[in-house]
Amino acid sequence: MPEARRVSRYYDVRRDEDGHRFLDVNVTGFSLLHIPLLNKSTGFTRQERRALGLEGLVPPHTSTLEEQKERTYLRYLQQTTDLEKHEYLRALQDRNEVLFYAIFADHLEEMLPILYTPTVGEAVRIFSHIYRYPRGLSVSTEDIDRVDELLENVPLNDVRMIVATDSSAILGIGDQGFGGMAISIGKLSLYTAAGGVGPDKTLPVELDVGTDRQDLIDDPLYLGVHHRRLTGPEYDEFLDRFVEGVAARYPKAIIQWEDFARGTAFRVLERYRRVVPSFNDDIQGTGAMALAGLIGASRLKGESLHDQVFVVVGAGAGGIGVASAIRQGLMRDGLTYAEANARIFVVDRYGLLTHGQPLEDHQLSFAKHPGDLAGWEVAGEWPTLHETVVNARATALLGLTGVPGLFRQLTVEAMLSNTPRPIVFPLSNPTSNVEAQPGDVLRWTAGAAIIATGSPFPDIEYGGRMYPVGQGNNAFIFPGLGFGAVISRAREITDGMVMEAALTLADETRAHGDRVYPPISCLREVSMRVAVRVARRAIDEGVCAERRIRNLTDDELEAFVRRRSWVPKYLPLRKAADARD
Ligand SMILES: O=C([O-])CC(=O)C(=O)O
Ligand SMILES: [Mg+2]
Repeated sequence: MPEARRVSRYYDVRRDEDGHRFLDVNVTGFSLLHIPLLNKSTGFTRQERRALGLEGLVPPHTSTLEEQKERTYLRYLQQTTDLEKHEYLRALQDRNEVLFYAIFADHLEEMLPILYTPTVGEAVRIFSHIYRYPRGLSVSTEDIDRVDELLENVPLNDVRMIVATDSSAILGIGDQGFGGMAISIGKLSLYTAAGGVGPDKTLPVELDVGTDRQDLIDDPLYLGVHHRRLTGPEYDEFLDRFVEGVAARYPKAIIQWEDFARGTAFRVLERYRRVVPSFNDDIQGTGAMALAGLIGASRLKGESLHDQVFVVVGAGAGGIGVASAIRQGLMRDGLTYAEANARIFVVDRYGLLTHGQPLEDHQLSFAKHPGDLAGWEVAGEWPTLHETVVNARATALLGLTGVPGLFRQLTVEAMLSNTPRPIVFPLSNPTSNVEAQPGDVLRWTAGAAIIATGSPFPDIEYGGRMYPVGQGNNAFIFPGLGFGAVISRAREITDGMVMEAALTLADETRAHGDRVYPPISCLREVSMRVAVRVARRAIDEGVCAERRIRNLTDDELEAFVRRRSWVPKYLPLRKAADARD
């Protein structure tokens, strides 16, 4: 029998004499029914029930996975609010992961807004009040000194993908303290549903360094540590300990840094991206997603990326990530660094980023010099958003501010003097934080605008025509980027790999006519293609540690990726020699 792959404290994945996989489990009876990665509930066969001590503990009828899906989905439909649906699905995930992913796969488009943005935003806000089951790893200021022991308590032995947040800037809704755990869980469920990373290879992490939200600290039901956030060297020390712990216990793991505030997001990424393979989803994932959409939108206009003039509003992780991705995209088109910069205008709280303002390091390369603005008509000290759009002759406007309603009619209308088809992407999440309602943007521009949002919006009817609103969410990037990195065991996630993800998404969009992003129903297929091309890029750039794929042809690589992608189906369970109840 081939060597077992010991993926969990509770089971090995083995192959039988015919080469079929089964799970060799060392836990039986009632305990087994409470391990969501193993529990089939009513789906255990007669033989399994007998061999594993489950008889009498589950109802007599053995359900097929199809029957279980039907029962569970009907009950799901009876939940009345989106939050109830979210809680229902999360509870299912914590009971029976195969069934959860089987249902999620069947209803991906319907359930994405429930498990992910926007509903996950609600779940984050009230996480301490709806908490039920343990999932993932909580590391706090109380126990960071013993992070190695904490990691040993995680029953998984071969974690490959980690999403870690310090919850300082969740979506567009700011500091959420311990509640950010819901984001790490939600993102990883997409890694499995869209990216094909097995659920037993994923670990959501909440880095609880405190919260600056007094209302949370004062709430006796709040589940995080009740003190203000660590800052400065203490914060860095906390993250160092965490990264060292992960590298020791899970040397093959990739870390996705998620929803770090602007003051730390860039520093954390640069500090660790060469220590452990890691990327920041809000900087790089959002950047790649936006670049792909802008390439698609330019094509719909019959133009190129370098024909556009970009105004990016918001200079945090998302805004600077998007501006950086646009600059890389323009340089790839042949523009020099200076030529690319001259087409990008980043606006933040003081107005257009300009030298003389209090600027953060990551903003500096986008700040304009007063000389750059010769001939501009500006009323105050620094150009406002509206003045920037008018004077720069913007053709593309992107929002990453978290400020609802920030794009005003006057400003969007003004873009029509610069281009017949303005590109308007109000990208902030969740839905309640969007910079403009897509229907308004379409009306203000008499149907001419090319629109995409971060959270899902229904198609809009305007002038007797239906307009799809593209969902420009980093969900089109991170599952494939991460899976490609996992497959190639990338030593580092390079800028080239992130760019490849963006270009793949742009290529995949081309098949969808007048859309700037593919429909969500294509998410899994798009993610597979992103993964294949990211893995290829890792090989080409010499960061691929997975020897088995280095010499594969493109077709062979694609077949390898598809074979390795996890699908929700029950594997037979057998009792291991050392099993205990
Ligand atoms: O989670 C999402 O929908 C996209 C994202 O990373 C964010 O908005 O922070
Ligand atoms: Mg995020």
